[in-house]
Amino acid sequence: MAHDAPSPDTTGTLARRGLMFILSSPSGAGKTTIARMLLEGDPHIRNSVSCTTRAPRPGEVDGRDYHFVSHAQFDRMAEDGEFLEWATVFGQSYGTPKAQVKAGLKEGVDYMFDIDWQGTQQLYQKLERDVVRVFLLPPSIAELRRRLTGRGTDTPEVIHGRMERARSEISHWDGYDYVVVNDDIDRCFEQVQKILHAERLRRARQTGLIGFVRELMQPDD
Ligand SMILES: Nc1ncnc2c1ncn2[C@@H]1O[C@H](COP(=O)(O)OP(=O)(O)OP(=O)(O)O)[C@@H](O)[C@H]1O
Ligand SMILES: Nc1nc2c(ncn2[C@@H]2O[C@H](COP(=O)(O)O)[C@@H](O)[C@H]2O)c(=O)[nH]1
Repeated sequence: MAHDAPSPDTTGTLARRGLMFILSSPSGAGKTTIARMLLEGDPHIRNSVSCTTRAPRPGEVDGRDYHFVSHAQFDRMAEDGEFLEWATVFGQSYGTPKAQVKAGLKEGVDYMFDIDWQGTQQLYQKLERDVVRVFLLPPSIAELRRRLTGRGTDTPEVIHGRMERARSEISHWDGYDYVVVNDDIDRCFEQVQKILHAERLRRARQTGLIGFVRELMQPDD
C-alpha cells in the first residue's frame, strides 16, 4: 500500500518554518527597489512594515511603506517592548514591530526586512536561526550619489548626510551572510532571488522533512 506523504506547504515544498530575509545597504544603493521586486513576484514573502518618526516621502503610503508615527508614539512603543529591534538612523527612530512576525514564521511565512546594520545585529542576536542577512553594495560612490540625487525625494542636505554616512554603513559589510553588488538591477535581483530560494531549502527550516523521509523509508508492500 502506498503511504501518504505529508502535505506540501504553499511554496510547493514540504512544511517549513519561515525565514527573516534582511536587506541592508548604504542609503541609495537600491534595497527598497530590490525588496519591491521580490515582494511583487513572490506571494510567500511579506514585507515587515517598520515604524519611523521620519516624514513620508512623496508617494509613500502609511501602513504600506512605513507606519509613520510621532516621536512620543515611538518612545511609548519602545518602552512597552513592542519592537523586535529599533535604532536611530539619520537622526530619526526606526523600529520593527513584533506583532506581525513571530506567528507568521511558525506558519511558514517569510518576511522581508529593509533595515540597517544595527537592526540586523539585534535580530541576529534574538533569532539567529531564522535570519538571512544580505548586504547590497553600490558599484561606486559616484553612482551611489547619482542614485540618491536621481531619486528626487531628498533635499541636498539630506543627501549630503546620507553620503557622509555611506562609508561607515559600508564598513559593516562583513556582518552579513551574503554580499551582492547592485550594478545591473536585473542581475542583482536574480542573485538575491536565488539566495532566498536556496535559503528556503535549508534542512533546518524544513519542518516536514523528518516525517517525509520516514515515509520514504517505509518498506514497499
Ligand atoms: N541597479 C540600479 N541601477 C540604477 N538605478 C538604481 C539601481 N537600483 C536602484 N536604483 C535607483 O536608485 C535610487 C535609490 O534606490 P532605493 O530607493 O531602492 O535605495 P535604498 O537603498 O532603499 O535607499 P534608502 O536606504 O535611502 O531607502 C532609486 O531611484 C532607484 O530607482
Ligand atoms: N534598524 C532599523 N533600520 C531601519 C528600519 N526601517 C528602515 N531602516 C533603515 O533606515 C535607513 C533609512 O531608511 P529611509 O527609508 O529613511 O531611507 C535605511 O538604512 C533603512 O534600511 C527599522 O525598522 N529598523
